[in-house]
Amino acid sequence: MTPAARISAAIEVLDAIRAGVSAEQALTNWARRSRFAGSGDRAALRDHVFDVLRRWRSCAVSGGGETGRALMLGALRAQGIDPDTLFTGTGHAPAPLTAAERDGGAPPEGAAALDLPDWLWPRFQAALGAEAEVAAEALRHRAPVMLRVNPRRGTAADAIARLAAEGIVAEPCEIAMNALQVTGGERKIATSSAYLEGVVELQDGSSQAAMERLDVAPDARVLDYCAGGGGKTLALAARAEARWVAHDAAPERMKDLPARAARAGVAVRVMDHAALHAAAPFDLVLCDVPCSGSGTWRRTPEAKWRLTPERLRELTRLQTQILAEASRMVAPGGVLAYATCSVLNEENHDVISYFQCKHPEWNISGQEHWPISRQGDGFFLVQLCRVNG
Ligand SMILES: C[S@@+](CC[C@H](N)C(=O)[O-])C[C@H]1O[C@@H](n2cnc3c(N)ncnc32)[C@H](O)[C@@H]1O
Repeated sequence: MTPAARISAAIEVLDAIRAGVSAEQALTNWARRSRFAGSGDRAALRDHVFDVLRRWRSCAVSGGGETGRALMLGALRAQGIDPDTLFTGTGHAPAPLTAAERDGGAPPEGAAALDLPDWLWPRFQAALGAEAEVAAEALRHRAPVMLRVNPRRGTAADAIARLAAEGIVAEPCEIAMNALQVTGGERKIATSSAYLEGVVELQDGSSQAAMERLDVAPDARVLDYCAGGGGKTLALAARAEARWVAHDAAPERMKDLPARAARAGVAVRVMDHAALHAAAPFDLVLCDVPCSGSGTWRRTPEAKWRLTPERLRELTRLQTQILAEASRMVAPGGVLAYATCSVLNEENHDVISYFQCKHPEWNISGQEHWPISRQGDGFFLVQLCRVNG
């Protein structure tokens, strides 16, 4: 496909997204009816679509509208590309610009230029102060591809060499002990032997760093209460010997965990609610709670535009409830860890303050947040201990 034909395809997919189809589904639908497209075309299309999703608002202002066509016009203008060079109408290129399109559009300002909904910008400022603009800007760009080396399967040097042999370029990063940043061959990771044999896992740098902060004593009983796919359990289990238990209110989310754990060389027991209560208490209970994901929106940009104040309130209610439930399963002298991949106070400090207000027997023993950076997403971690054990 020519560069212009890829722009036509992006316009089609963006129109489907506007009509309510999810980005992943819209891309899959397009690929099914476009068998002529090669993997390079599909990758380029995906990049166009996700670049616009991250910058939807500013693209709409620059492009003069919210149709797929206007959004792509805006995206090209933002990159300093003259749309007339691609909107030629020849072959599979988009139709030439109308006079109105050529004269339309304006430079985005304020929250539009930062690609945040108006209601969220003050919340970013409240949470991040002088760093708010940097964070919003970071969310307008692609996320780094980060790997975690599994020390049970080899050293970082081994992993880098194995990845290189399969055309994947990776280098160590200071954000976490076992973190690698991939700078080439990203699309080969999922089929590489290093990944399939558990030498590396895909995991953001900040999540890795946060898991390094949690002390796990030998033979400790550790519960990952919101385990999902089990990424956090596996990160902890890679560096410590303990008794690992994973739970999630949606057990289907953990369906790949036994296979992933086996691949990583660790044993994790998956438990439902009844089994958990019988097995409690635990020395460490981690609550990696459901959240807005505001620290990760460069990976999931649709979520940035979907979040509403009502949904944020629902999430904070759920976070508060999970923290209270989980606290009842912590052994005397144990640690309750609360984590989100959000940068918003409402989901971080406010949830902890409310919890402490209702449960004054819990003290903060450690607290850290990671900004949205070149090596990691926004992440927040608090550790709580009971007063007097
Ligand atoms: C942020 S995700 C967890 C991601 C996971 N820890 C990882 O590293 O891949 C939050 C998880 O919390 C689960 N969840 C939601 N409500 C819950 C509840 N009341 N109790 C336990 N888990 C819950 C969701 O199903 C979801 O899988």
